[in-house]
Amino acid sequence: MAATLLWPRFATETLGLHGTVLPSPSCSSDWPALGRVRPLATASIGKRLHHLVAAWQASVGWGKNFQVWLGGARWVYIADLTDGRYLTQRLNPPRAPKIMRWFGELITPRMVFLVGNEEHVKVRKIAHMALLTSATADTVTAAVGDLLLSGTPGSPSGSARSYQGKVLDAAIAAGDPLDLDAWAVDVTLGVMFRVLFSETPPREVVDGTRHAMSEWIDAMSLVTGMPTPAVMSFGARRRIRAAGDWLVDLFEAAVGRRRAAWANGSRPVPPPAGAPEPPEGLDMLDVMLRDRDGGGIYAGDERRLYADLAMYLLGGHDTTAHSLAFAIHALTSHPDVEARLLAEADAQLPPAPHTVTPRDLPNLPYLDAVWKETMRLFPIAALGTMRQLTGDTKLPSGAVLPAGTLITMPIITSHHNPEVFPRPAEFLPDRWLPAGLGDGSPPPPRAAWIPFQVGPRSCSGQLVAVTQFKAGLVSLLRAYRFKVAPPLPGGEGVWDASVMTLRPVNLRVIVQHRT
Ligand code: HEM
Repeated sequence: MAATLLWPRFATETLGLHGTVLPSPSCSSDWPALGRVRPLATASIGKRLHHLVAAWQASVGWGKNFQVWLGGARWVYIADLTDGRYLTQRLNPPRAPKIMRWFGELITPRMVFLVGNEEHVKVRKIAHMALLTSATADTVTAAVGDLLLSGTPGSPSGSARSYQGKVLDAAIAAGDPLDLDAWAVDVTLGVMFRVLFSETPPREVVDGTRHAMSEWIDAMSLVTGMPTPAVMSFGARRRIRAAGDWLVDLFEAAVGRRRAAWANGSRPVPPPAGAPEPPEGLDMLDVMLRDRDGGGIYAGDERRLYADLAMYLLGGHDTTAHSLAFAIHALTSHPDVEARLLAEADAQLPPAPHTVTPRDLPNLPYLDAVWKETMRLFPIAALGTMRQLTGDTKLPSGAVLPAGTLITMPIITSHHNPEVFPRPAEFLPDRWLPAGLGDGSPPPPRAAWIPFQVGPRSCSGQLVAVTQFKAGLVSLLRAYRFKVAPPLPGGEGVWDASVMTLRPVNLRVIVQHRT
């Protein structure tokens, strides 16, 4: 133990305490655990951890697993795709409880992200009834149409302008720069309220939710942004708890409205849990309450239900918002790509304004290439999540890792591997077309594109995310032109990462009507 804490490399390499020795990124100090403190602290404070991990990867070789010593623990970064698949799909170790436990601070640790595999399967099955059906995709595209197109001249729904639409209209009328990412977050929160609760939230509810969510993310970043589990300050903990209480009140009120709607017949009561046919068209509240009323996993544990609702709301809104903002940013400097997207949309879709439907999407292959390239270049969950081995493990590559080893499978190092994706720093949607980049190279292997990770703990919201992104991007581009405005003083660049998500910062755009 003392050897591990004081000189972990000695403990691993000489005493052989930690299984196979993997290459370590170069380090200026003989005491690797200490030698990494400065670059890590700098990267964490500057929210550039993803860059540091990518630099480590480049120094040991792309596609090679490596290890880093931090705070007396060995962190293993898995870049070998076969090892990664084995770990995520077959072994499926749970998320590292100490590192990820800050998720549980919001409402309760008994939540989808943190529970063991047996419970996890049950929770996920319930959620997928609301997230993975064709009715869900319809809900998402209808919500996108309502939020972005309603109230515009010729709009198909003809209903009132959403407040997200009004914010956009006001920025256009005044010629003021719009904080694109913040606005996109409001849009995706609107979509997620429809997916989870079938409700359109008033502005103050979206503002409050956004605030509660960012309190949570920011406070988590303070600790898990550092790669060692540090101590969360009392103040940070209090802020998270207050945010959790706010969300619990919000969810309680939604449950009350749902029960009233069932009672007065304005919304059909879902068939009881265990009905032979899996129900279609139920939202998240329906499926969770149905499980609880049927004595399932949520029975008698209100906070667990609320914690999972918070997880879906968190996972479902800022991720997709950032991907939309990154895509629009990339298109502003790639007018050829934008023109091709618009030409495809005009050829395949009814004239704008048109509410995109899930049936439209397979006819838009170039949009699909833009989606894949955006997610490749800007992998929103850049570092993935941390897992911890529960037993001694032999990987397909032959490395043996003992129980307790912390594992990360960084998405960014797979997506930026120049041996798999030539010119990795460039935004090149064409690489995903059958002819690849046109230089005779085939399109990249799908196995290297892992924005949602794979396996039983991969992202539950993939259908919601891709539908939201595609419907949102094509609707926005057909209606508006975007031009990047100068950043506010002191802000530069568009890459930044809180611990969980890569996001564009200080991205301000001037928006104009396209026609
Ligand atoms: C561009 C959008 C998104 C990206 C890049 C993304 C990425 C990810 C990644 C990498 C994971 C972790 C997988 C792992 O630990 O191996 C994850 C988990 C998760 N995501 Fe997403 N996500 C996105 C959108 C969404 C949406 C729209 C929802 C909800 C509707 C969602 C809900 C979740 C949930 C609940 C989990 C935990 C899954 C589990 O433990 O079973 N995500 N996501």
